[in-house]
Amino acid sequence: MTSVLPVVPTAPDAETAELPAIIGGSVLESDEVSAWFGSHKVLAGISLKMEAGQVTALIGPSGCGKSTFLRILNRMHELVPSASLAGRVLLDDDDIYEPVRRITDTRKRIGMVFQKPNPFPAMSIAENVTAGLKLTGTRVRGGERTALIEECLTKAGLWKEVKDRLNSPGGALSGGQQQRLCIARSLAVRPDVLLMDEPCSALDPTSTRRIEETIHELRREVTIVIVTHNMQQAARVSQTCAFFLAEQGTPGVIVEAGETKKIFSTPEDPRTADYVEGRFG
Ligand SMILES: Nc1ncnc2c1ncn2[C@@H]1O[C@H](COP(=O)(O)OP(=O)(O)OP(=O)(O)O)[C@@H](O)[C@H]1O
Repeated sequence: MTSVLPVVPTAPDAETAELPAIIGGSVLESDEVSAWFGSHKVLAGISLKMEAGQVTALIGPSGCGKSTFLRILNRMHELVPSASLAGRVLLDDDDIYEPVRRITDTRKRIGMVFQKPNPFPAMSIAENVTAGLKLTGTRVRGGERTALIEECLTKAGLWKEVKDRLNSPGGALSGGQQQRLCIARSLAVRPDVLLMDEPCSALDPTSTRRIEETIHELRREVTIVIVTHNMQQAARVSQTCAFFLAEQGTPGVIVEAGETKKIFSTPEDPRTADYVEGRFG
């Protein structure tokens, strides 16, 4: 197969742009993960290694279980009363589902950014950044708090736009700015992994481009896993890509995972080629 998806270059090239040499983040690995809602099995045997210093994109048609998988990765799946799962999720080799692990510790280490920006609208921009710290019981005061707010807003690519109005409500920002504020809020607890569930689907192209740049800048310090329906976005921002598929009422599986360049140029499975070339889904 020798198909090449036309890629519109907006974010810097994921492979070649200059990045800091030090790699942070953690390795996140799912081992034979299956998931159910009641008796409905929606994922079967998902094994995937999400490397530190990389962006891993989860792609696939609607309903194949990408969001469910993402929610399993930070223990949000178990919040649904009918939900159950099997398998292991390892964060730097420790199973986040072991009974001794506290859910708040997992959430602190594995942050999530959602499809729709969800800042606290009445809270100030500054308060939004530090809002997650309360949940994790972390205290920062005075100069340390000020420095943290600037650091996280800078990393999220929002500092310059909001530095003169940190006390304005978060709800007064544009959609794209709100999403970057949510990224800053996630970064404030210093996560090892950031999960992003279609973070640009509610945004215009300019805001999308800005978020993609932010993802690119963050990937050396936090492991990023992103669900996207946008093939060009997956090709632009990720180094690894996993193609999920649920065929004819069967649970979602990973058809193929590997280097993004290969998935988009010479995939092993014809179903992957059909999907990345837009022939279905
Ligand atoms: N809370 C829930 N209760 C019952 N079934 C659910 C629930 N959430 C998802 N499902 C089912 O699980 C399957 C996988 O859904 P999921 O949202 O993970 O897929 P997806 O690939 O992320 O889809 P999309 O791309 O449309 O967001 C679907 O059959 C869906 O109907």
